[in-house]
Amino acid sequence: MVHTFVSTSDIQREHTIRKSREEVQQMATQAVGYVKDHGLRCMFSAMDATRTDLDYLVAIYRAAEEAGCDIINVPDTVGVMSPSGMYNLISDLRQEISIPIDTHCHNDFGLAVANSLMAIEAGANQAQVTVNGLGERAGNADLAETVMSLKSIYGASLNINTEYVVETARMVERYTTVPITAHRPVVGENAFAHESGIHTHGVLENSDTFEPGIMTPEMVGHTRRIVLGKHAGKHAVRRSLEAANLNPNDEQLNHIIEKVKTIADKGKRLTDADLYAIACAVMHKPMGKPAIDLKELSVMTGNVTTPTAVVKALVNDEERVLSNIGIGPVDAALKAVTGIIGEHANISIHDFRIEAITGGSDAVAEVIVGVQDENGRIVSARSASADIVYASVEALVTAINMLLQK
Ligand SMILES: CC(C)C(=O)C(=O)O
Repeated sequence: MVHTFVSTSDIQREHTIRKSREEVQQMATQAVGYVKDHGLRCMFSAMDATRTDLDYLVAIYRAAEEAGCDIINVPDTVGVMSPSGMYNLISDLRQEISIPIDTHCHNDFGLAVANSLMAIEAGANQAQVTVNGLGERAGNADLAETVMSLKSIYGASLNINTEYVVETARMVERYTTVPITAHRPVVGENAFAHESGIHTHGVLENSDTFEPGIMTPEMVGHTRRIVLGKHAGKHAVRRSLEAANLNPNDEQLNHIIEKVKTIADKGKRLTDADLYAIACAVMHKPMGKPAIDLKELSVMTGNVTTPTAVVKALVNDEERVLSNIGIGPVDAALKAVTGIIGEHANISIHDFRIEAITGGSDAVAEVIVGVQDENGRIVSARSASADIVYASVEALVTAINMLLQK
């Protein structure tokens, strides 16, 4: 399909292309005619439609339809529509135009998804969306939010494998380096995370108590998480410890929770490894013998060298050495570690983040790694070091050891 467009609002016509309404209409029909003469499908957009005089907008869309256009697009170019305004506009256009209607909503006021949904309610046939809402300025209607609203709230049947929504968002995040905020709907890290006592208690009994229910983490390829933070409640802490075969009595549990809250109050993210270490200390329980005892790590990298890492470790008391290559030294080192665990190789890295704690080239990096086994059990651990590769490997080894002990 060829998508052709021209500015139709007075502000854009007069200050960008400097054409009269008549000239713009002629340009539109000529462009549509040209596309159709070449045997192609054609979409026509009146750019800045939502700030265009309604009678003129109807006239230009009608002219495009008469020129053979297959579908018209209604862009809210600067994101100024209200949801009810969008509903009314599309309803009006629906009366005048018989070909399908598409929308293109920008997010300047955070209304792009709401406006797209209202357009569809009013009779639009499709909506343009972008992965992670990326687009000019504040972006466009987000794919995950629009798709999941249509599917779960409106009950629409869509030809979309929604279980790849999170994976797609994360892939685009990696390629574009535009981070997804933690609280972003559907795909954000916290979209299915629960922290406060009341919420976690409810969710542990029945996840629908504090989740939409009509949209589950499984539907979008996400995972439900219980966060142990400053609002942590007894149920969540006890459940996490029980999963690691730690059964504190009530007094010990209160003590553990106190310590968890003290750490979280300082703004620290508590990993599973932190929790187990606290619990073992409070319960005077020795931490189990780790399955992996890292002995040596060496890494080679550079602009003419394929990043390579060699890891030597005792795995259940047996000495193993393994090297691997990666796209960078951290990647190579983590691959070498995950390779060295051999029979436990069904453990994969679920989450990896590096945070520089201090500034400067001698910054201490804090790394948090989450690992997952084939049963979906996830354990996270942290490490901090001035050597980013070492911190990554140490956090990974701790997380794997904890998971194996679980
Ligand atoms: C060309 C149209 C669809 C556009 O990108 C906009 O108006 O934002």
